[in-house]
Amino acid sequence: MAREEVYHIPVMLQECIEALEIKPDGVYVDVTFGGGGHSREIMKHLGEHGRLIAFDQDPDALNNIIEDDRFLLIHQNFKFMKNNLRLQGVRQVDGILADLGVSSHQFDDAERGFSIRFEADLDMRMDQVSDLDAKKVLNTYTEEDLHRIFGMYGEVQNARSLAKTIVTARLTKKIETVAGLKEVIKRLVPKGKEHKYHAQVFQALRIEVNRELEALQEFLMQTVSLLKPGGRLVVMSYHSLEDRLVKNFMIKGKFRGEVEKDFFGNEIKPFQVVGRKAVTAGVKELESNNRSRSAKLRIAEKIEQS
Ligand SMILES: C[S@@+](CC[C@H](N)C(=O)[O-])C[C@H]1O[C@@H](n2cnc3c(N)ncnc32)[C@H](O)[C@@H]1O
Repeated sequence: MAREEVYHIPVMLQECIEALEIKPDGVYVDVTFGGGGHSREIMKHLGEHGRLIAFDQDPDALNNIIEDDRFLLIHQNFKFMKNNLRLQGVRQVDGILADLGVSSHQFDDAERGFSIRFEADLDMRMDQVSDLDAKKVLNTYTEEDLHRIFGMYGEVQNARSLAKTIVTARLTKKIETVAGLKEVIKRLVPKGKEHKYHAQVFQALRIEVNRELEALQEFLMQTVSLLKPGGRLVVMSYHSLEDRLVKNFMIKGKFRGEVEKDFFGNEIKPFQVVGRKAVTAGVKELESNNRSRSAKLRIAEKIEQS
């Protein structure tokens, strides 16, 4: 099997491609390259003059590069998308795809510390040169910050007690490994819901370590000026916090509050939402790919005047 086939099975591949409405000569951006499953399919729809520029902040994704003159992979956080495209002489594009979160490869690589299944160092960085990892969060953040992170990013029920337990435990011993963290928090885990609880705690840490919600907001804001009128924004998210940001942004052009109106009361918004609600995976895909279960795909089209 080719490396990219085991690296990550692309979720809702056909749905994403249809949503992009690819023009053979268009310029497209895939900001979450990963194993390149979506990128490879986009390339199949491009003609001689089409272009695809992809981003990934994980150096490991560079091993999956597509050898093609029409393709470029940039090793950067997608929050720097606009400046990097400008450096490549690209000011406007026909479509942007984001498939958020981590790849199966990142989850399955025990040493990266993303998964509760393996004993490993608590790392969780997608970008391995960043100086913030999960150990640093657990051992240096204040009790208030830990409480906020577990409550907001993990929706952990007993976030306050969890934060207190961690801060108390680290006075005697640093929390450095997956097993170490599980041991410290074991009294707080609801019986019969161990997996869910651990998954929520890990999700919260991962979001904080990678500053995922900040990066998503910065990225979304850049899509407004980058997309040509009629250009498509296609975003797939895997948890409600991300999906809420994407949904609000596509409907209102902002993350909170009401849609802006002009002097005459006309709504000023950059996008027209495509489809009544988020697209989810079909029965067949749900059966064959576990990761597709929580995926929500949202599509918007850039409106002419903005
Ligand atoms: C769900 S995977 C994408 C899988 C890809 N669509 C495929 O078919 O293989 C998400 C990828 O996006 C990358 N990523 C996540 N957040 C990022 C960010 N802020 N900037 C750049 N890359 C990011 C991760 O490193 C990971 O490789």
